[in-house]
Amino acid sequence: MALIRSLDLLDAFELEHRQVFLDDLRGALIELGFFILTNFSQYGPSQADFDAITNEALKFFSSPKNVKEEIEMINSPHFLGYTRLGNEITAKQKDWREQIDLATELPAPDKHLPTYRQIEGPNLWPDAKVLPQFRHIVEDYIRKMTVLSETIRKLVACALGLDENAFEFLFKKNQQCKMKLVSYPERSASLEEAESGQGVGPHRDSDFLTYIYQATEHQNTLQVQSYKGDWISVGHVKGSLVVNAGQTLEAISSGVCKASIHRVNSPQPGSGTRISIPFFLTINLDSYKTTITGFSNKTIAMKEERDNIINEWGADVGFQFAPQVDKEPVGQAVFLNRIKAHQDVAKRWYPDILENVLKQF
Ligand SMILES: O=C(O)CCC(=O)C(=O)O
Ligand SMILES: [Fe+2]
Repeated sequence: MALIRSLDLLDAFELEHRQVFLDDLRGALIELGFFILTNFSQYGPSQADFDAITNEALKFFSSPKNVKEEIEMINSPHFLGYTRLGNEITAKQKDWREQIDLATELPAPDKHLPTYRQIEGPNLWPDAKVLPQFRHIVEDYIRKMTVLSETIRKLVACALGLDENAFEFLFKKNQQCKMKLVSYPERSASLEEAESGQGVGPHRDSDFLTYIYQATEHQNTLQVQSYKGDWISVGHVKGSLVVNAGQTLEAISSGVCKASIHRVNSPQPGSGTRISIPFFLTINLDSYKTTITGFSNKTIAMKEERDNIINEWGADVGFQFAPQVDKEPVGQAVFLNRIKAHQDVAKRWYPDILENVLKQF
């Protein structure tokens, strides 16, 4: 059974450990698309930052219903805001989680821009009288995670045998990054009808790289599917981040990196609510015809070896839109996946597009 590698970021900046770090990073990206990152506080959030954002998440989820419902995502054409339990659909089933989608604060895009640009825009912030620290702590977290993700994407380029700046043209100056605070209730002992045990169903992320902070200590909830088809539980390592590749990285690397399929099982009865905080690094949504070339021979050989294994791979994640950078801007697929996941929001703001999307799966 494949193991999830753990990478210590400090190794990347120590001469005698750097090559091993890069080899491990390449292995992790090509062989599984998932890894655990440790020792990064010098380059990103510290444990105090994680504690602060976790605390805001707990306060948000336990705040009165009306505080959450007045910022429901249905009020946002940018797919930002609160989603109540069971209101998101993955692999054709309801996800048993509630969450708030947040992003780098940006103005609403001009109406004349392509529709997919509407996934950028202003946040719906909870009432500051109820949660006075919330906005400040979220913005600070986004800032620190953005810096960390800039460091990591350069190391990813090096690991694949590219110049460290090979990906930089894909990112805008004020690049929108997204994040979520997510709460997964534990399963009740007598399984209720609404629960299928699906916290979030099997899916691939649409972005470049995702960084998940597992704020509670559940061990067997987040799972990744190996390219041989088995589900591997991602354990909880205190103070670590789980990093995974998304479909945008897969598209711009011509499949060298693959977006791994992952899911979250609802926590077992008695194990309490699971809180997680994923951060999504997206690229300029207008990126088009931007496939990267020049990977090292070692990288290509590993990709080919993996692709032979994938021939036996049989995961069913249902239909997902995948970016096709040679045919259309990357934002198009990212936008259509939002339409598919949040159909109530799509029905209000993009009814014609929703109708078309529903015909495709
Ligand atoms: O909650 C997690 O650990 C992962 C969530 C996830 O995969 C997602 O929201 O895309
Ligand atoms: Fe995901």
